[in-house]
Amino acid sequence: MAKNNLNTSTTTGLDSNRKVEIIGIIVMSIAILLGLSIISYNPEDYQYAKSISFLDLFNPDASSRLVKNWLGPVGAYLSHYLVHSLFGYTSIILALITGYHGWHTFRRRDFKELSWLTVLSIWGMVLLSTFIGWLNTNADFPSDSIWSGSAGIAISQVLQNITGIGSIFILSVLMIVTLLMFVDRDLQKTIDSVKIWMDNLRDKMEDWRAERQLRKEQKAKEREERIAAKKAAKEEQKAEQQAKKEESSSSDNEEEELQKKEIAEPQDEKEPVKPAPSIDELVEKSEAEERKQREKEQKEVKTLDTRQRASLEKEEVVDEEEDDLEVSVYVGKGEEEADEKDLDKQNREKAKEVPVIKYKFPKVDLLDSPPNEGNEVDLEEIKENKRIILDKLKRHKIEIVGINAIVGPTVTLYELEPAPDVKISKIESYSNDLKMATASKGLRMLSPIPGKSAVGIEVPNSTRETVYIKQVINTKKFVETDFVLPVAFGKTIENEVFMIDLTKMPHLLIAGATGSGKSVGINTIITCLLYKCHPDNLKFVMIDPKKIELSLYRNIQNHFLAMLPDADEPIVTDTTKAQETLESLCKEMDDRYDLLKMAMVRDIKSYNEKYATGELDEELGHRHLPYIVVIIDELADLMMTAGKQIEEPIARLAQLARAIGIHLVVATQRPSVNVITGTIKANFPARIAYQVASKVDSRTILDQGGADQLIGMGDMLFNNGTGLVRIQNAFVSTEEVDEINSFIGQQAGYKEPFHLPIIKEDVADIPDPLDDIDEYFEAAAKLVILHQQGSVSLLQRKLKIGYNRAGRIIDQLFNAGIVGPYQGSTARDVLIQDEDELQELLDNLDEYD
Ligand SMILES: Nc1ncnc2c1ncn2[C@@H]1O[C@H](COP(=O)(O)OP(=O)(O)OP(=O)(O)O)[C@@H](O)[C@H]1O
Repeated sequence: MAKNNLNTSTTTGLDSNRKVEIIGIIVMSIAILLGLSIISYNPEDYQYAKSISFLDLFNPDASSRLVKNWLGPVGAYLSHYLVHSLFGYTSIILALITGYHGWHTFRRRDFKELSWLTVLSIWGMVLLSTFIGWLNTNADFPSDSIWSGSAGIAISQVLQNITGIGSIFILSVLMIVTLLMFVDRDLQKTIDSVKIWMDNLRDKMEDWRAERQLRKEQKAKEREERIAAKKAAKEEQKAEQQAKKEESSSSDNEEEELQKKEIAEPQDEKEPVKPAPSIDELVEKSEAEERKQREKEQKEVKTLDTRQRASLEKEEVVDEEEDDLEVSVYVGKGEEEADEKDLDKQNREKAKEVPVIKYKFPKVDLLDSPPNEGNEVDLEEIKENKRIILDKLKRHKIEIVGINAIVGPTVTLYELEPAPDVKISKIESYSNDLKMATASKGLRMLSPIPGKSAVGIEVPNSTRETVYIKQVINTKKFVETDFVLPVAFGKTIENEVFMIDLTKMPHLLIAGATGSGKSVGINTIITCLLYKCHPDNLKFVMIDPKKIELSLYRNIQNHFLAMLPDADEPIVTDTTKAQETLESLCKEMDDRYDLLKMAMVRDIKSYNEKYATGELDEELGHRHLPYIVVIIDELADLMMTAGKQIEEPIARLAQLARAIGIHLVVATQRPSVNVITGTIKANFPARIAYQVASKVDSRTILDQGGADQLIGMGDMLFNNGTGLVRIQNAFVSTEEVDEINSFIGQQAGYKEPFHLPIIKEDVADIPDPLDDIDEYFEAAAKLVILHQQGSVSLLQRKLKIGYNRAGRIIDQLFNAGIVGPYQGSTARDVLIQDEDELQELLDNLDEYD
């Protein structure tokens, strides 16, 4: 068996990719010939071609010489049928579409897109030839029928016989519709694009006009100021001369004081040189940073809370009867939209900065635009809810002195200001009563609203607004962010885009009942990251025991996925493999900490910056470290089958992986204590809850109730220890995810997915050393003997292979006794002196086998 494996390097033959490329070239050649025969069509050629006998082929004076078609008699036949008998010169479309098929085959692209284009092109060809046929028979334009072909004329005549003069109207409409479908394929999109373009133009004009006006005003102001300054200067000159004498005496005193102060101030001490930090120090530091970050965020939340009102547009004060309380209705202004092309442009520049692979970021227009009609504020509904709430409370003798309504995409928040003597907890005890009275699915109480002496009641809107992913991605906030791993979940009740940096969380725990919107939420997270991160900087590990949710991402395996080298599937679906993958991630984490320690830096960002400047030696194993986001969709399935073996690596990663760029996103539909254990919970400060079945479930995930009152379909609560935020999750459809994946997947990408390290506990666990041996094994052995150096980077450079594969080969060389054991930052010893000794060793191994 070992022999077989060793011999694989010598086997030759075309691999399937080459075959596909050859087929592509052949199809493109056929298309070119077809095109040439159509372009050089000559009506007389067919007669000459028909009269050619077999012997004429050998006769230099035969009539075949009279054929003018560039492809000779074959071209004459082809072009006669295509141009004369079928669709005239429009048949050139056939050649073009054949050529495009060839190009697609050659580039190994997905054919799904093409089938639509093919049908549309053939339809366009028939339509165009019919249209020309109509013009030819009715207006003698063009004068020659070969522009439409006999088929085009025949179809146009049939149409005329049926619909008379209406036929030209029908043909014209069909032509316009087909053309629009060609250009955009979506009429609404075309109209929207034109509208956006017009709006932009108008905005720009207005900006320009306003700027010009401003400049004019500024100039006038400056002129006035200059005149005033001149006058003032003259007066000052006079005053100065008088004041000079007094100033000189007082300035002497000041100087003396200053000198005294300088003497009293301590001198700066020189900073001592710091030693290299240990792993514990690194972890401690990153935890301290995390604490600081959280405190900062806490402060931000408070300031945000005081700012909220200012950013809300006052919609209307609802008129009431005289003795009744007025309700002020507020609607958030919404986030400032970015220009459609801003993100694409920014991404094009970003892609150019990473020349390792040619990569195009997904374009914004792959995402669906929201329908034009905005969410109308239903004042009647607000008035009715206000009446019910106030009536109910009045009956329980609770006096309210002020009420505001803030209308969000899913719910409206009623802020109630109770009279000074009313206990807030008293209002909370009537929440069930209010829920029944308003007949709402879920009613959430905030008592009090954080930072305010008011009680909040969130009542679901009778018509909710879907927040489309484009509405969060195509905003200035998202486009201009400098977050490393930005995730814009959706919109808050104030209509603001809620965005976090995953590196700061640093992990996410998600729970929600089935159908509450978790999968859409996970797709939102991945989509945001795909729109902002280059595949060189980000890899996903996807663990999906349910087997369907993440399967769409298979397409982007050579760009964005990380997996075990021996895994059959890029998406992990099996519990044993999931466990191995998590352990391998722990090893990657340890390796990364070693690299950080060697490089004397504190985190992955500084490490990659140092690596980019060339300060870190690849010989010592240094490499660019991409961020790794581990997605686990359904933790319950894993915990039920593997329990502790899954919990331990998750907890270890969650505790330590922050500084080295590994972040976990773990979701479950069963937020029970045996799935979300104390250990897991303690290490996931950032948590998301979608709708759950009970208050107990809500407490398990959020440490408080509230998630049981959510209303599903992406209605969620976010908590990272700074208080709850209610968000309407942005909706990304499966079709959008599919399109983004196909867009990325059809690009060439890397040769293989990013490989995670193989875990080997000790040598005794290692299977047969020559089992599943790498095809470069022998070449690698010769290289290390020649250089007398067992280093991974040597193999990487000389064999042009990735880090993980080179590491695997070095392990195999160790197992075969060719190189010595791992020695940290120095290369392994080589135990074989020359090639003869190597050959002997390999022969022995074969015999042993
Ligand atoms: N943000 C959203 N906006 C609008 N509708 C949504 C949103 N999220 C989810 N939905 C709707 O809810 C349905 C269920 O969502 P999803 O599949 O994400 O639920 P889930 O929690 O993952 O369920 P399961 O655990 O059974 O897979 C979706 O098909 C969609 O129609």
